[in-house]
Amino acid sequence: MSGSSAAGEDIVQHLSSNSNPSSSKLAKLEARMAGKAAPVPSPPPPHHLVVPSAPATTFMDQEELPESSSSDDDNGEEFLIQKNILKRPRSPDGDHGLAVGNFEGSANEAVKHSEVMDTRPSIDISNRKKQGRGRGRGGAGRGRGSKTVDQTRATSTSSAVVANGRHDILTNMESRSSAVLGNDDKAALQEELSLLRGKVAILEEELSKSRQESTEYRQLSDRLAKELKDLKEQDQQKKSKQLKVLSDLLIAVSKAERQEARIRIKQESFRLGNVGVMRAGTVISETWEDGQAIKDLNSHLKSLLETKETIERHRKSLKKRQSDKGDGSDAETSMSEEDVLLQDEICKSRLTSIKREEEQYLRERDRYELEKGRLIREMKRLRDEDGSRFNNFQILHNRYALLNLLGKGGFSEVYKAFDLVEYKYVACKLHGLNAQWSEEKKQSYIRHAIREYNIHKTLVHPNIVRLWDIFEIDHNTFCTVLEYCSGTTNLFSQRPSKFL
Ligand SMILES: Nc1ncnc2c1ncn2[C@@H]1O[C@H](COP(=O)(O)OP(=O)(O)OP(=O)(O)O)[C@@H](O)[C@H]1O
Repeated sequence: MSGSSAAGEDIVQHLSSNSNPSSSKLAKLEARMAGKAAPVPSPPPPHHLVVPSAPATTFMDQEELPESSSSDDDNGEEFLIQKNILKRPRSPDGDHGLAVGNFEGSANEAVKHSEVMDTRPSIDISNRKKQGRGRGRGGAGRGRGSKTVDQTRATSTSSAVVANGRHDILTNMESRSSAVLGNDDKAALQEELSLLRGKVAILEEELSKSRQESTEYRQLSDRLAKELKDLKEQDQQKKSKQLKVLSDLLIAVSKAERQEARIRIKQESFRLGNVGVMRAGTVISETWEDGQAIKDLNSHLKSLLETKETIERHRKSLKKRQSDKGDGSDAETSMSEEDVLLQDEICKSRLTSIKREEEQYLRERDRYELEKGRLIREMKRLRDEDGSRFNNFQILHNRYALLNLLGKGGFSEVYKAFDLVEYKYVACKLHGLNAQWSEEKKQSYIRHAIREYNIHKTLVHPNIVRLWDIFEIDHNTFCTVLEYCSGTTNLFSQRPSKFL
């Protein structure tokens, strides 16, 4: 306590000795406050009058008093009460209260707590003014944020007063004394302060709203992210389901096609012919046996040929009879010339019709031969398909669903396939290297295939199949993916195949 009162005296001395313009005002105000304490309107004694009962309180109020005290002399007390009422609603700040409380305790124990609270704006203002002076005019040209920061700084300055003791208090008081400004400035600052408080309250409200909104948005975004993830998973599941359904369908269709192809082969074999096994001693060989339709056709042709020969023979005999009649050797049995001519005409016309019929049969036989050739190729295809290691509807490269065999080349098998990414039919050419080949031969084959691939992929022409892709299947097999040419699998398709 003694330390605190000493501090109060120091403050007073300091204020008394302060030579800046505000100190004269301060003295004036002190005088006025002294008058308030003792209603006798005698001029207040200079320095020592500050010492009595409530100098600190007076001093605190002095800061908040209007600068032109001469006009307020009459109602100074009323003004002070008003000030207290105005400032009381402010929310108490522990740091401020503590800082000022220490000071006031040292100056006057009788100062009430409410008055201590009243002093806070003064500290705020003095700090603000001090800071304002340091950087130019306080609120002018600075944003809300900086004002709020100013307030914070003021608070921290007050805290520093407590922390650093007497010297800090003096410094603070010094700054406050130098911060005594005119009425207008003070009123403006008050106004600004209340404005800022209002703004701070609004900002705090907005901030809490924003925080709440941000929490809501974060929750919403989390929920949306989860929903998105679920949707993606669902989408993925749906896609894999779709692919499964699609490949199942494709497989079912391919199986049906395979079955249909075999049934048709049987029917056509009966009509056009089949491969039979011939055994000659120990040697077993395959021979072609014509089908019923070709057999019938051949027998028709044979009978036509026989008929033709008969007619030809008859014509010859007619001509012979005619020549015999001219010799007179067999006059009674000989036919009249007219009859011979008539018979010859009949033979000629029959021969012409037989020739026409024969030509028709021959054309039909050519057609049968063509069908027979296709049948033989289809039979070979089915046999190759049955013997292929890729005939079990594999999915290559996670993309190409192998279906039915289209054909077999020198070193390759070509499968019809469905591209599960591009959703289109393609032809997968599976190049198989002979396992018996030397490594050198294999490398040579691969080199040639890659060269072919590099040339082929650059070719774009309506009459050239496009080459889409190439990938390795295993050490001895790789695949090139080609544009699919339809019509190659349908054995009896009306459309001519470019491969036939
Ligand atoms: N793009 C395609 N679309 C439909 N079918 C095809 C396609 N490519 C090939 N084929 C079928 O595969 C069969 C064999 O193919 P290709 O003629 O290319 O083999 P190759 O050239 O003899 O083989 P290799 O290159 O191994 O010597 C053809 O006869 C044809 O039926």
